[in-house]
Amino acid sequence: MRNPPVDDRLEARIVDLWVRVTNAGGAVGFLNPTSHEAVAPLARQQLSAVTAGRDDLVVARDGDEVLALGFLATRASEVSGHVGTIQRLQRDPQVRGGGLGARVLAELEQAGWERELSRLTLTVRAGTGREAFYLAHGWQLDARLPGRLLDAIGAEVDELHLSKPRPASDPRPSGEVPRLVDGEAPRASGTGKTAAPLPVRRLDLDLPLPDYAHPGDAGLDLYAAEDVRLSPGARAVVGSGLAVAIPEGHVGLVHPRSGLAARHGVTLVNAPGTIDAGYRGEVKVVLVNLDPAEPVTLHRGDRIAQLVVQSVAHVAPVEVDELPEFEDAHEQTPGGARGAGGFGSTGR
Ligand SMILES: O=c1ccn([C@H]2C[C@H](O)[C@@H](COP(=O)(O)OP(=O)(O)OP(=O)(O)O)O2)c(=O)[nH]1
Repeated sequence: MRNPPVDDRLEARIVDLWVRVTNAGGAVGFLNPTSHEAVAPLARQQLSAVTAGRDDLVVARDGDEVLALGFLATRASEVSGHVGTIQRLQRDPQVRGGGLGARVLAELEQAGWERELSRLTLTVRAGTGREAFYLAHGWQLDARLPGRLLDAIGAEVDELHLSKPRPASDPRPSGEVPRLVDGEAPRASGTGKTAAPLPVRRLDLDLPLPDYAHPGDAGLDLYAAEDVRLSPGARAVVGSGLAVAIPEGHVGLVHPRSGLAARHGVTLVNAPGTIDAGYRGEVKVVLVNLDPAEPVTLHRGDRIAQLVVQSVAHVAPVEVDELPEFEDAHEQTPGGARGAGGFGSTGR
């Protein structure tokens, strides 16, 4: 979520993550080992710039806990005000995979483009391999400054400077339906391949655009636009904060997330929900808690379902007296055609 209200609780969670990331070997401004006392003043300073509206903060949370975060710092300068700097991008060392860091980065970039910045920069400590992550997300290496930083044992290490220019087809200012630049094919982020455009309106500008968590994933993650508490057996219709225009000849299918199902017994009443090509209202997710004993609380910004877009065949029903025989193209069906057999006719 972008720029959540800053209070003592959030600050404490942020400092806590920052200390854990540093002490696990992360390079986010402090030497390993560090302490809450060392990190807290800098965290407070960065958060006050967010509260003042000068900088942006993006956090990924699980309930109250902060799992990943990053800042976008801006400058009030006539000559360098067009450049923003991404700082302190960090992810809980215990949370592997899931593309959390990539999502926080994408949201920070989006914040920069919405501020009409024309270039974003960041620095990384050489030797950590972190630059590979940014290069894979469209950043370029501008410079390597020798000996600018100290590592955990006090030895000088190089500092790498990376930047990303504002893309020609970046997200439009808030509220506008994205329009494709002529001749340019959109890319599904993370896949590196061109993908069919899916026009999306964010009805809730604090929620990220839906994205694939990994290259090759079938479903775009959908986020909850509101908090919801589900008692055992209870259901709720939860907004996703999105409206989409599914291309003609296709359908959007809202599928459950297996993680929520396995961990909490939360699935969809109508799995998969059908989003028709002509539907322009908010995509809603009909959640149900199938756990017999435990209630579950989901928060705004949590991923609650996934949208799979598939092509559909449209057929013209033609009334007949007799249905034609099934013709097995391969003539290999053991036991003949199915006929009227169903509902377990082949055994258990
Ligand atoms: O999980 C879902 C299912 C549906 N819809 C929206 C999109 C869909 O195009 C519309 C209608 O859904 P569906 O055809 O499944 O509902 P219905 O009960 O047949 O309602 P209607 O009479 O409006 O078609 O509601 C959702 O947002 N989420």
